[in-house]
Amino acid sequence: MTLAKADGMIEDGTAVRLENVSFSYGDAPLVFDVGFAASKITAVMGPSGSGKSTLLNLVAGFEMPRSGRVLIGGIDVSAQPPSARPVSMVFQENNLFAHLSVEQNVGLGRSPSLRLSDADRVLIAGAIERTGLAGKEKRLPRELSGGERQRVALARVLVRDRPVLLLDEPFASLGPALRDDMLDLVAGVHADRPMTVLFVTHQPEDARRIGQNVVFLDNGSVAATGAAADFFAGAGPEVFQRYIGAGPIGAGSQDIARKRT
Ligand SMILES: Nc1ncnc2c1ncn2[C@@H]1O[C@H](COP(=O)(O)OP(=O)(O)OP(=O)(O)O)[C@@H](O)[C@H]1O
Repeated sequence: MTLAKADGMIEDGTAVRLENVSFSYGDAPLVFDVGFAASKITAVMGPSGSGKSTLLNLVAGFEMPRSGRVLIGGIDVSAQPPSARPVSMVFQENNLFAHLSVEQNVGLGRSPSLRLSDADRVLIAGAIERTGLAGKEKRLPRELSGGERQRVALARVLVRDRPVLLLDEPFASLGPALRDDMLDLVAGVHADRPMTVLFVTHQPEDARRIGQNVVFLDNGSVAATGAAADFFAGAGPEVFQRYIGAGPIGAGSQDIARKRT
């Protein structure tokens, strides 16, 4: 089922660009100069501490660049607070309010005060059905499985209807079979509504399953970008092959841009 679009919402995905964005928590600076194609799912990969969550937080506005610009759909959002940015984010856990029911948690995507119109309620019911939660509307988060809680977070993304979706290892704590179900749900939702998705994962098979592009980070900057098919066909850069345990490889693909920063 395709959910009805709310008035005034952006129909298509929107490109995301970090233009020479520098950021630092302390000593070591992180510098990102990279684009994410509109309406595609890009897997953001890299070793622990390479800067994946920081990159997403810069796009969401939870962190502010020291220099450089964050552009969404060509518009400089660097000075905008998170609530003003056309972005939704799903974390590994703690996405839900513990004292609110499934339908209320989803409803927050329409109205932070839960003042909901009849049209909102129709959208919320549609999102709950689309994410396989029909019949569980009145449950509290503690009465759901880990996978169901992440489905609620995805349903809220659907009713928020922002063109950019940031997924920070959302299924990392789920078992492999359940993770595959959730990835298929993300892919299905994306087929209905092609948001620009930045998907942080440590799992190569997850990136391969739904990723169209890959952005690979190493040590606080972008080490390589390209089509997922090239990365997983063995044509990815050596640093990526080493990361996924595939060993050294020969000449790289023309389509993969190596960054020297
Ligand atoms: N709040 C913070 N205060 C200080 N340093 C931080 C903070 N958050 C992250 N860092 C540091 O910034 C760097 C990048 O961290 P980040 O969380 O973005 O990496 P990551 O690639 O998402 O790692 P992981 O895969 O382990 O989640 C790391 O060196 C980390 O220790």
